Amino acid sequence: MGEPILTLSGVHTHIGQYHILQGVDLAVPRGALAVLLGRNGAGKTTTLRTVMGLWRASAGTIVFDGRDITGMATPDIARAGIAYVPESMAVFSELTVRENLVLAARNGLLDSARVDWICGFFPALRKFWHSAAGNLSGGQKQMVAIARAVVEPRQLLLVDEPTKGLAPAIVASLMAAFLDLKDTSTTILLVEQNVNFVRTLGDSVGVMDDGRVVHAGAMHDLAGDAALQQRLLGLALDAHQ
Ligand SMILES: Nc1ncnc2c1ncn2[C@@H]1O[C@H](COP(=O)(O)OP(=O)(O)OP(=O)(O)O)[C@@H](O)[C@H]1O
Repeated sequence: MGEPILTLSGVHTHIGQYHILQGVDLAVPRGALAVLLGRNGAGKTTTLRTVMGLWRASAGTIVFDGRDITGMATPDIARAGIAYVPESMAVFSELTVRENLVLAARNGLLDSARVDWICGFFPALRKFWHSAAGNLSGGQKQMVAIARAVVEPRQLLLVDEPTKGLAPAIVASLMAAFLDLKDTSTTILLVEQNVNFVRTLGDSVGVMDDGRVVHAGAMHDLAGDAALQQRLLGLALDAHQ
């Protein structure tokens, strides 16, 4: 795997009086699809939000593309080349798909070649281009949210549980889209609960527990080791097939 595009070293995050991240070490290889797994409450979302500057790291360093971004303001982190798709599928329901993308575009101008590229892996967006985003299915809204994040070129895309609540067929098309995105040399860090889905998709994996990364390595090593899965995740990947 390539050298890391993103490295977290000993990152601690406090939310109010709570000490949530307790020394997160994580390296995301450039050009990879990296997956962050872990039980509910392990700290996965907090990790993404800390990278994005939405929570301030209280200790440790975050280096992106050779640059220390620890403590930088969120808009500066976005400008440095990181996009974030939160779990909540942030779309404007009353606006059309096109208008949702226009709002996310620099200067409000859509680049037609970029739109063609996005619709290449999310054909549904073309179909509903002039429909209100609120009328789309959950999976299609998720596609709008991801499209908003990549409407401007970004080197790294952080995506929080994109498959939550989606039907298997929609999950499959989302996954295919992530592979297409990866082929365009966008690095992706994906928080996911659906281990069965990511076992064939992920290149690298980090497993979090209690605010730390307790395992990091190649996805195929974890996917091929039932005892390790059981120990780290408390369940077997095969049980989810
Ligand atoms: N705003 C907040 N105030 C207080 N505690 C919080 C806040 N946000 C998150 N936490 C706590 O931080 C811990 C980690 O939460 P986080 O959302 O990062 O976990 P997660 O691994 O993403 O979980 P899930 O898979 O359930 O989304 C949890 O114990 C959670 O209750």
